[in-house]
Amino acid sequence: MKTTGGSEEAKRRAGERAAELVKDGTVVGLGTGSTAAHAIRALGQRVEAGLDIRGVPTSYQSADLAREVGIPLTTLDDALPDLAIDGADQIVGFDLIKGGGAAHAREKLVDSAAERFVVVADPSKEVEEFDGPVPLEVLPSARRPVAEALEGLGGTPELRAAERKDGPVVTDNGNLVFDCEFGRIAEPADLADDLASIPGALEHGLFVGLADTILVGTHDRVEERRR
Ligand SMILES: O=C(CO)[C@H](O)[C@H](O)COP(=O)(O)O
Repeated sequence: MKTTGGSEEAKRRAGERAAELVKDGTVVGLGTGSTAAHAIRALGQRVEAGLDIRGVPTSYQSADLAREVGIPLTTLDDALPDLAIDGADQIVGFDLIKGGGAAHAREKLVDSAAERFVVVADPSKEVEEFDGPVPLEVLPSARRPVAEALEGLGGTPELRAAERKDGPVVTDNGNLVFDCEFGRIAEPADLADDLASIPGALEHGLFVGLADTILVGTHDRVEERRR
């Protein structure tokens, strides 16, 4: 499984704490990445012990893991999540950059549809100001105009290359991914609006105003912030 660094122990603590928040008879958004995977495994153990939930996966990764640990799956067509649990690449306050696993389009759909969105992370994800690249899922035929639009916004887009395949990453939805450097992002909400208006850029990885709770695992505890 791809991991974006940080302490695995801290991620496990955060994931397990998030799994404790899930109530019987509810629908849970299942995020993507190594930290969300800890939550999914912990939920699997609770299901084995009798917890009745259904999961809405955000990727092949989370769907496969949920099946493996015995969590019944559903879709947004059938039910909206009571709670979604997902990781992040950078966190500023309650805003996030996501998409390190190229799953941010479905993650944003599921996380924003949830009644409550809980972010799980290790301390390396918390930063003063966003300075990481912003991932964008892009229609394959829109690669050039989207790159030009991103440059027009002052960004430096780079097509994400696949690690174990020649050529670019292709998302679960059959699209491409740009990672776009903007340097320090002082006004994420303004940039999010600009990115959302680019034709052919299907979804960007800035999650502004969506998270309700941030759980940051450390070496010996979990720090919780609620909005
Ligand atoms: O946004 C994501 C996938 O698209 C992940 O949630 C994000 O990359 C964090 O991953 P990890 O928990 O492995 O550090």
